[in-house]
Amino acid sequence: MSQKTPRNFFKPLAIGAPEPMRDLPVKIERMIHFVPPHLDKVRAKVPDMAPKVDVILANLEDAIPADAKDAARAGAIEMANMYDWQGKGTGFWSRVNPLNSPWFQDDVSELVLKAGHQLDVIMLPKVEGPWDIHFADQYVAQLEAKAGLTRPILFHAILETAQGMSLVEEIALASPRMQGISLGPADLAADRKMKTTRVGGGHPFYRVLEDPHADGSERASVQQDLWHYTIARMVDACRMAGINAFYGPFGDISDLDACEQQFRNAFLLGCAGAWSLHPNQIDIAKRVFSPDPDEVKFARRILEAMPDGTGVAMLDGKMQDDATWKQAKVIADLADLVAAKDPDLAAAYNN
Ligand SMILES: C[C@H](C(=O)SCCNC(=O)CCNC(=O)[C@H](O)C(C)(C)COP(=O)(O)OP(=O)(O)OC[C@H]1O[C@@H](n2cnc3c(N)ncnc32)[C@H](O)[C@@H]1OP(=O)(O)O)[C@@H](O)C(=O)O
Ligand SMILES: [Mg+2]
Repeated sequence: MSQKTPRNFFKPLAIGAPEPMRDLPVKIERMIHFVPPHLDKVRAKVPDMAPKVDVILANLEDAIPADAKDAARAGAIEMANMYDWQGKGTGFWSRVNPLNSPWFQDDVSELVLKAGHQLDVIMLPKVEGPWDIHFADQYVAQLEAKAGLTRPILFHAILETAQGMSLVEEIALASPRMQGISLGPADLAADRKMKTTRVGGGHPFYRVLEDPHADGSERASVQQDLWHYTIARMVDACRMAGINAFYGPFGDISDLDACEQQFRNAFLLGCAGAWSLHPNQIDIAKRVFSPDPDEVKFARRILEAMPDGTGVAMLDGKMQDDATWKQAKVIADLADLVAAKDPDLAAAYNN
């Protein structure tokens, strides 16, 4: 497989384009909140919502009707100017239409040329392989040069095709712009020919049955996680590339408990955040993707017990060593980031 040399990997792909980042900005992105930019009533909520979430995403793709794509794009550009995104620290992202769609070129060119100074991340849907990232990378570099941007716009890929799944490691490594990858459970289920119409979560048919009983009594069965392999492989690909993995949408808006469980599974498997499709999912993501106060306190005890991160210690009957020190560091560092943005959790972590 042809690879760029390490030195060329970080070269701008257009004369005048900003230098690609060698280190990603360290941010909390517990929820990526989707906004339909063409709906005036929802778009008007952005200035009020922005301080309460980690990321606002102007969605131009699925869920935006074909005859509203131009209005959504114009709404996204309006959203870029509705809040001081770079100054106040809430991420401003946009999900553009697929690279083979009639809307991709206008989405990307108008966003970069008219909103590039405020835009942090372009979310690329239905990514099939590293070639999609390479194409978008150079195209955006040309536009950044034309717009005179001084900070590169990052990419976030959605893992939602079978081919993309089989190449997820190469996608994660395809550009210095890569900031993260989200699972897209609906498109991926369709492409895999999974027999479910649900958007994330479990399915009552996906179970394991215990062995038959001698007395013929009913055999217990337990529902299993449809997404375990997919999320775990996505996490490995992302962490190998030094980027973050995210759980995507949970479509059953009315089932808050199942949404929380799906988010919690993703958090425990290493995901940094999830999409919130509706206001009632924002606090769930905030609660789940912020480390638990008791876990934070225990993690800080591990770090205190082994100041240089080596050796062995016993805490509450549990063996701690170099490896658990690293696990504790993940939780403690995340807690520091969350505490800087969330005074309630800062108090919970320090009382
Ligand atoms: C499948 C994967 C995807 O593509 S997921 C991403 C695409 N889908 C979306 O972006 C959906 C975004 N959400 C919505 O459009 C709406 O939430 C809804 C249509 C699901 C429900 O809207 P509605 O019926 O209006 O809900 P409520 O009446 O309960 O609304 C109460 C209140 O909240 C306001 N509202 C609704 N949604 C939002 C929002 N996203 N942000 C801010 N405010 C919102 C609504 O206007 C009401 O306000 P009011 O009280 O002032 O009237 C795919 O990629 C894959 O998996 O492959
Ligand atoms: Mg999708």
